[in-house]
Amino acid sequence: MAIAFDSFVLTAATADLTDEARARNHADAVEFRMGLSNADDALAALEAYDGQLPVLATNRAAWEGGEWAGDDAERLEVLAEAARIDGVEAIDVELESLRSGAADDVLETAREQDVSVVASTHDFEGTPSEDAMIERLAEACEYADVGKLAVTAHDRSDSLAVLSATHRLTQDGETVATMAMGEAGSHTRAVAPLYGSRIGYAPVDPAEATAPGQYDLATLSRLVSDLE
Ligand SMILES: O=C1C[C@@](O)(C(=O)O)C[C@@H](O)[C@@H]1O
Repeated sequence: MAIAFDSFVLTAATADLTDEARARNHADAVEFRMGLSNADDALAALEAYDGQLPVLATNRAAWEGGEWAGDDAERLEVLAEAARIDGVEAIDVELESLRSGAADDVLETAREQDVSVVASTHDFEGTPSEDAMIERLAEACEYADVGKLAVTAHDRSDSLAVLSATHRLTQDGETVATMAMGEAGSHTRAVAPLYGSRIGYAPVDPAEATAPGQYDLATLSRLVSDLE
């Protein structure tokens, strides 16, 4: 089964799948950050998973701000293994890995297993121009079911540019997920769904945030439903 992403998917981001029980009431899916444990433990946790929420598996490379500092081919093989496990209904693949062809096998496995693919890209320094963001997201959408971009906002104009890029792509019929990291961008996490963003990430426990500026799950759930 694949997560459809045809409407907003509130995703509890965690390195511990047992969080699902606490996330269930608020979230639509769980993002399992595999790289936070070792690969064998992460795959074993997925095999043992018997929660209700579908899993989006992410094995983020260190070069994209993640935890996996080892061999990149191995990282993608582990992700392909994850895509074969029941309960995993989406995987996150870095746009750079899709671009270079390194993720071709993972992509093929995802298609065979009917698992959705989120092509993701981050900017940990700042917010590119609106046109540059649109270009990057449109490229991500060519490879995957969802094109995702997380940038770093330093001020309100950055946040506005992210929302505008989201709106324009959504109007064009693309499926995107966007958010601005950092304090100046926090509100985009609540507002971006109104402009078409299909994924929001939040930790169950505020102390376990997977990115700067995230709201905790209960808060984001409340904000999104109050605004819709
Ligand atoms: O790529 C993303 C987006 C994110 O960085 C965020 O800003 O919410 C959180 C990560 O867990 C996820 O993999």
